[in-house]
Amino acid sequence: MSVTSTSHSESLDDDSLHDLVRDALGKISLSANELDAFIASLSSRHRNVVRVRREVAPESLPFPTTPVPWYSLGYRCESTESRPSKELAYAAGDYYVQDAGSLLALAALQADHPVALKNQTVCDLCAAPGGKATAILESLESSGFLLANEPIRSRVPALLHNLSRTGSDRFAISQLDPDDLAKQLTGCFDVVVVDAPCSGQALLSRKRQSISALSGHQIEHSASRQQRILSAATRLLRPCGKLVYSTCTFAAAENEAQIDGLLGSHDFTAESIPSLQPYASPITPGCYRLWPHQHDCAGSFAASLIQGEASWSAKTFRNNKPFKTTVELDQWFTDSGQVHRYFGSDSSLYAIPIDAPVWVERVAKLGPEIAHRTGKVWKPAHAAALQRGTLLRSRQTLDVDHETAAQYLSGAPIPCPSRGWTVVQYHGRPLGWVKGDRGLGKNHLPTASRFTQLSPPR
Ligand SMILES: C[S@@+](CC[C@H](N)C(=O)[O-])C[C@H]1O[C@@H](n2cnc3c(N)ncnc32)[C@H](O)[C@@H]1O
Repeated sequence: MSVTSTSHSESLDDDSLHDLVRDALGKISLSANELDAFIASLSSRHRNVVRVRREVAPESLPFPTTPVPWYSLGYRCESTESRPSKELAYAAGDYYVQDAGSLLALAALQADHPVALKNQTVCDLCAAPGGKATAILESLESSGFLLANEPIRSRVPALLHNLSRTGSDRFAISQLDPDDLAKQLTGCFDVVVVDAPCSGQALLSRKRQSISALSGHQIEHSASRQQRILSAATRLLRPCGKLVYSTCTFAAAENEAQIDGLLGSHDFTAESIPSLQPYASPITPGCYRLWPHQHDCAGSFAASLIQGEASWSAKTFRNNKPFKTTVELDQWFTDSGQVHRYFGSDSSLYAIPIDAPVWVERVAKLGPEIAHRTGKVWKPAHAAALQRGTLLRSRQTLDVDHETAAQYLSGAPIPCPSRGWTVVQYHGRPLGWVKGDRGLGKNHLPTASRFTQLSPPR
């Protein structure tokens, strides 16, 4: 078997590949048979997995599934023919499609547990495109707050899009280097998640990574970046707070060695998670691994650490001067006063709950968009239509059937009896805005949110 680079046409013979993989794994040693199975699995694809919202019953999914053993909100499509991202249920936000491996970090965070993140202030330090952050937001429900940080600017739009799809308003996005963020918000978080940039060896199976992911140089480069990010993460955490670290790579230097480093240099204890014992790392207690040849996923690593008494004092902040907006929100929403704080730019207005942490406006670049300006005219934002379970209520809603929902999601106008801005809903799930006039609703769905080839109803 040979693994071929996606960027060059380089390929390795079996012996060289075995040596490369053995070196990449470092302290993790696999038997000869297991190494063969592992290498073979690096070029196989795995079945799609969906992570459902807590209120969505798996029986209601439009394709047959089986539960993912390590995360109670994860379901694997039984058939490789299922196309979960072509379903109306997906467009309506019932689930998120991700690799089963990425659910390991969420399991370490216990984000599927109804109260694990209640009232918690969480920082997702490496957040784009939002696979973990969306799960965290759904888990916070109507309490707590998420700061999703992503320093690479080009990756932020996808993060905002995905966070908005949750319908939550309990988040903000910062775009800072972790060290700068730690200087500004020392000791402010109950939970910090570091889903670190890594050599990405698990992505080989999805052809999103080249064989250079296994090289010593790439592993060393990633490991030293991870160390810097983790050092910032420890300073963001309050005393007794929780740090969850994860990667999608197999190299021990990027995984267990990072945890050993933290345990050796800081007052941390590795959390033993009973439900994850079947996936325990063979070399470091409190660390967990999924393997592509054993667990029908691309593979991943996760660990959860609890901080002892920190040696720094948490930053304190004065209340902000309230940001006054001149946008007339009352024309679209029944509530727009008292319960929100606003921030934004010339062309976007963001609204967060009034009880959000006082520091949000100091670091936030983006958040739950409530209105945006095109030319001289302010319009209600698509993200505001998607809110659910928040205190924002649109003045008008229109319930539609499957056929009209599909027509709307394709970007076409739909029949609309009311005049003006109206939120289109399918079985209570918001899809976006139309502007009604003389019986027809002009479609205001952003191009990025359109679905042109949805599966027919079953
Ligand atoms: C593995 S991905 C995160 C995936 C994300 N947590 C999710 O679940 O969808 C790592 C992210 O870290 C970002 N990143 C790169 N360098 C970074 C740094 N120095 N500090 C923090 N994040 C960084 C990358 O741009 C990338 O979006």
